[in-house]
Amino acid sequence: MTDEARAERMVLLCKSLFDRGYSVGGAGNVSVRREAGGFIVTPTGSCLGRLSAGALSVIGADGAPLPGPKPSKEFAFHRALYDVRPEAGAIVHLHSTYLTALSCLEGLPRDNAIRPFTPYYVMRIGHMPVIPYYRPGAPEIARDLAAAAQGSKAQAFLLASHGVVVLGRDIDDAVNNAEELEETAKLQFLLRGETLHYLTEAEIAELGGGY
Ligand SMILES: O=C(O)[C@@H](O)C(=O)COP(=O)(O)O
Ligand SMILES: [Zn+2]
Repeated sequence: MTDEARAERMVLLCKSLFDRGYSVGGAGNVSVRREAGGFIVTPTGSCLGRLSAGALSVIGADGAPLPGPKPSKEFAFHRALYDVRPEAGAIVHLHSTYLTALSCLEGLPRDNAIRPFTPYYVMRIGHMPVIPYYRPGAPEIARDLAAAAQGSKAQAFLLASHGVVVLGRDIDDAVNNAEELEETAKLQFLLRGETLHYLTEAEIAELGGGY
């Protein structure tokens, strides 16, 4: 896929996320790898519902931004994740309602914020480490994300009191992961107070999960 096609696809899927309430206002940011190195990134302060392919930020293969709109202030954490997870082709950061609500809870298990109760959480996400709270844009987010992601199969990370960061092979995969993960968080809140059947270790292992 050419970089132009990647940018068009990114704009289309970001608008789809926005139109269905996965992001609001200027919250969230998205990036994809370019064909010959470097990245296409949503500009800082932009609304995911109102992007245009010709007005995205571009980072060159040497890591330097090309002339144009300034990239997301979170590009440092996108970059840190790409560095330690070479298989990732796209990253989506959202403040989606249920995952952000989850991120605000006290006492979340640091190694995995959601105990698996559906197969698709295991198949798509694996597990979801929790990164402590830092102000948006803080360099510590990149540092802690890289440490949590290195050598891990986790496809998502919960930023405490902030939102979620989701990886994918490409933009379609990352958006699918984000949508299904938000649904899992929603189910968990809907089922609060009910007796949940959690998947057993054997059921998780059969799905290729575990960590
Ligand atoms: O929460 C924040 O402020 C950022 O993490 C964010 O979601 C939007 O920042 P920009 O991508 O710089 O607009
Ligand atoms: Zn954010």
